[in-house]
Amino acid sequence: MPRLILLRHGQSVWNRDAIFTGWTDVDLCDNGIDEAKRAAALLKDSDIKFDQCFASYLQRSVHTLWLVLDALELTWLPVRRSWRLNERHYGALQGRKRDEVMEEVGQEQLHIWRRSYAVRPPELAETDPRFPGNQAKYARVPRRHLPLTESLKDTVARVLPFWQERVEPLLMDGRTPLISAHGNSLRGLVKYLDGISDEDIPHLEIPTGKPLVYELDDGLRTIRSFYLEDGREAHALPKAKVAASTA
Ligand SMILES: O=C(O)[C@H](O)COP(=O)(O)O
Repeated sequence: MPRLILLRHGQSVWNRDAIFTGWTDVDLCDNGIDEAKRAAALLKDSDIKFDQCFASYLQRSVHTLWLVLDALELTWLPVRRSWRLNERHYGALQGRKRDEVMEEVGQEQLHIWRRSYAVRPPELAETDPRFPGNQAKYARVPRRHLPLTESLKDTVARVLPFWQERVEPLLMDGRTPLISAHGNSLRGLVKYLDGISDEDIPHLEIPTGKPLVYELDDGLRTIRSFYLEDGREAHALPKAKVAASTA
């Protein structure tokens, strides 16, 4: 049976400080390092043996993966990186404190920017250093793909080609990938894998540092998905908890 593991990076310094991050390349905080090590311990105890790894271009995803591979003595495994796994681009909100933005625009608008499916946060100017087109790391990515801002819908549209071109063939070949990525790029993938509607997706949160396992049928449709830690399904988080989430 095809299986895969999704892992949101451990808590970053800006997750901790409630600052909009997106494609800003912020590293893990101490708690995030501990979360990655706990994720590694859960993977070590599990019977699911992954044999191919993916990360985004952002160091919080790469470092989480390295901590896992190190703890499992699997540093020899191939790791492929894709900008398509990057966090949703948060446009002009990147680098701004969440509570300051809330004071300016109110809780409702903040929630729309954070969790609506199709609404984009305000976009950057192309001259802004936060635009990935001005950063060396994205020099080989065609400029038309580089965002000035993104909705979750935009994020899904750029994550799915990665899934179809790079992950599905591996799964069909009997491999078990681990994908280390981000809250919103993984929400997009889970939306696709679990067939979650545009109306329900705002209620889904993916916690930092918790391995999420998918078991698929031969047509790569989801049979079940669960967190290794407690067996909870990916989309079973109570709504009250979602509203209170600050990660
Ligand atoms: O990019 C960010 O700021 C975080 O990774 C996710 O933020 P969110 O929970 O506001 O989508």
